[in-house]
Amino acid sequence: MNYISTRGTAPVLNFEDTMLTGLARDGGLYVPEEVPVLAPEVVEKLHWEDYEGMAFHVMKPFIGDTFTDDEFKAIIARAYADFGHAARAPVKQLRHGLWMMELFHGPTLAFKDFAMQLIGQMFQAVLARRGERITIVGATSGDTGSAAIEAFRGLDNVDVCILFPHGRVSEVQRRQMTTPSEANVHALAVEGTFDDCQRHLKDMFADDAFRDEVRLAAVNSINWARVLAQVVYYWWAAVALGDGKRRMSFTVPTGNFGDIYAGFIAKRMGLDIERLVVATNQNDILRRAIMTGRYEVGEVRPSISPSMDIQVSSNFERLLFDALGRDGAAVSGLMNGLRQSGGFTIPDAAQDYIRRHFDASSTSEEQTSAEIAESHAQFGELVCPHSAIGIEVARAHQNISVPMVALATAHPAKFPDAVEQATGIRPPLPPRMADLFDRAERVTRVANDLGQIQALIEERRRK
Ligand SMILES: Cc1ncc(COP(=O)(O)O)c(C=O)c1O
Ligand SMILES: N[C@@H](CCOP(=O)(O)O)C(=O)O
Repeated sequence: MNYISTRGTAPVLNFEDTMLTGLARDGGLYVPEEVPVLAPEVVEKLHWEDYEGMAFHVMKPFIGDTFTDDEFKAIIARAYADFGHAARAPVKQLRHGLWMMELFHGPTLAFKDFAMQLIGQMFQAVLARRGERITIVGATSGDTGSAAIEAFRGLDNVDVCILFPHGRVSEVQRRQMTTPSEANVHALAVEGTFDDCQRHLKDMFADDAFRDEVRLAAVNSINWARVLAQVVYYWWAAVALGDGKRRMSFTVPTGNFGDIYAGFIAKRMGLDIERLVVATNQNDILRRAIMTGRYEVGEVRPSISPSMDIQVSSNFERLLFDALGRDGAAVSGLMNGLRQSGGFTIPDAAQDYIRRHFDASSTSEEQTSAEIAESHAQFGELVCPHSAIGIEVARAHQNISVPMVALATAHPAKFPDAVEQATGIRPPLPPRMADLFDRAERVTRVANDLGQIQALIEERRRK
């Protein structure tokens, strides 16, 4: 399986190099040259598999000869061993026709663990084989950073530097990033927004000298391996509810568009998905882009769902590539427009392509809060604000003849203030992190300036 860049001019790579490279040298994102359709006899087998077995069958066509089957099975087993639920991603019915898939039973209590625990294991295997070391730089609005630190802490051949927007993540998220004491973990609080952090990260990849010197690696969803690992749970839900043969729809709380794009890949692999519904908070650039065709960056407005306080949504570029007939030059043109004028208009045919597969709605702060209360009152579920946005939008898009699955992307205890305000109940942290508030924090505050951030990374990483 080969991977190509969405901008069309970077080298074609195999899976292993795609994972190590992160962002393509031409600024684009890697995507598979073609998406493999899962053979009916493989789909038939999925029924009998646990989560790990399903992960093996779903991801195997994408990884080429990077790992033998036995190596890959062992990697998957290690990745999910520390999850706090035997089903890994339990699918619960909320009401007639509406289900919620809980993706927050991993070690850092958000869906990011599904991919991050896996790529942590894959990176370790590949780096050990090659005898190489890397510097991971990640941009986070809260969850990717903690998941990355958990997956890579303590490794000799990896430094992990996480940029998060100062004052714009929840206290639990911040402490998850600032309390690990391992010398290879570097939490950097940037005086800016998540979009600033993500822009600096992409600019570091565009700086070839820096990139090569520190051996820069990415664990955000710009890395294809992150998206791939997230494809698995769409199959998991579909097999749980209909043997992988029944048509269904998914509603996904969305920010950087990685999670829902993974659902789109599952669809292209043959999963019978009717609608993929983008659910956003008041930072609704994706809803506007999908409904009007105009992608226009605005001010980020802090919300009670801070992980989704995002304007520039990196994986949307992967969808645009497909929607534009896989024309890298056309994607480059739109991305240049974004850099220069903060927006672009999606050509009509591409808009039609996108609307054939995706719907989109946003919720206000008041609606999100009301849905947290309603989910508790009606279904007996305490949900985090991001998951509440998914459930609220799923209700609105439900077509009773097609099961709708809303993705619950984080544990309520990561956002206790919003949950308590809506329900009067403060969700406790699970026992394994009950002492989070007693641990000492270690964090460096840094100006919203690429040069200063790069200098800090150069200084801190172990040579
Ligand atoms: C809890 C939570 N929900 C939803 C999202 C949005 O996911 P994506 O960025 O893949 O669209 C994020 C961040 O990415 C998140 O941390
Ligand atoms: N919400 C995310 C933002 C980064 O998303 P990613 O999927 O590209 O890593 C976060 O929690 O950091």
